[in-house]
Amino acid sequence: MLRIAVPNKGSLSEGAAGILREAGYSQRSDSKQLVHLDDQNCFEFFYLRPNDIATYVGEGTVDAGITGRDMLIESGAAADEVLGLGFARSRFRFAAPAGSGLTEDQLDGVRLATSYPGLVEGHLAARGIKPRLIHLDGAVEVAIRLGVADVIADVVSTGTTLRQAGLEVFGDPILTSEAILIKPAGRNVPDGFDNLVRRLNGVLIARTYVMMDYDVDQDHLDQACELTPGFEAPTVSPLARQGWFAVRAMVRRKQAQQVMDDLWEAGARAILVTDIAASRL
Ligand SMILES: Nc1ncnc2c1ncn2[C@@H]1O[C@H](COP(=O)(O)OP(=O)(O)OP(=O)(O)O)[C@@H](O)[C@H]1O
Ligand SMILES: O=P(O)(O)OC[C@H]1O[C@H](OP(=O)(O)OP(=O)(O)O)[C@H](O)[C@@H]1O
Ligand SMILES: [Mg+2]
Repeated sequence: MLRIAVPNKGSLSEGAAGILREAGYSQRSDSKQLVHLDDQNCFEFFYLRPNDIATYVGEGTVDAGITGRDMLIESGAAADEVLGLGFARSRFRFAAPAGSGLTEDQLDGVRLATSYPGLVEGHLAARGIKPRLIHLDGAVEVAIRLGVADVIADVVSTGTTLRQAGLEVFGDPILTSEAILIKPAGRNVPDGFDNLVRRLNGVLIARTYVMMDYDVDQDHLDQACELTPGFEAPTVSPLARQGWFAVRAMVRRKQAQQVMDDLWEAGARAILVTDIAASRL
């Protein structure tokens, strides 16, 4: 039985349950449920507070967990990142009132509010800077207006919250974060773990790529194949019509429309795109 920690609320929870479901694991049906047994896969899922997940994994009381990269670093837990999962993407950034003109090296002794004091302290200490950290649980953007801090360091996704608070980022991003799969550091992985990683990778591939099929004649085959190299190489099969070929390759979903335009220009026809439901590469 593999024990997996899953965030029970916040930005990570829906994405985590979604990717696990897509990977073929059953998930809880009620958001109050704290444990769910998937007896078909022999997996036990524990729905824990996002902030606590790295601690449980670091202690080895669960075999793996889903958390944010920023949260793992903040926790200081003895857990390793195994795989980026591509959701809950954010940047961790400094911000101050718009037009402040502040730079990172002016933060010595400055009142800095954040929910991630360990992450900020570590980042600035490496540069010999020591701010006066104010640890808040959330809604950090309002701390400056309420007079408890001069600058903040917080999670930024669309930037809407910052803008609405009249704040502006400054300095380079401290960290680029996303949901990640973690495991206890320095331990042999238990049976079934590699399969979990393969399944999750399969979902990520299916989300990132589409399958592209088209027909092309001999004269334009090489040029078309260059546009769709696939992973190893495209599959090229002869058509019943002399001198024509059917080509099949995986293409990045985001680039599919551009590749279709380029293929058309290169003489390909009957260009079709289909979703990949699941994969093992
Ligand atoms: N608005 C957002 N967009 C994308 N990712 C986010 C956003 N807010 C937080 N995250 C990321 O989600 C992860 C979990 O953060 P957290 O649990 O604080 O989520 P939350 O939605 O802020 O929850 P809470 O409602 O408890 O504050 C972190 O890795 C963080 O970087
Ligand atoms: O750049 P944006 O798209 O506006 O998103 C970023 C905001 O989202 C999160 O806040 P959340 O709603 O979780 O509230 P919190 O501050 O209480 O955690 C995060 O802490 C930022 O405040
Ligand atoms: Mg939050």
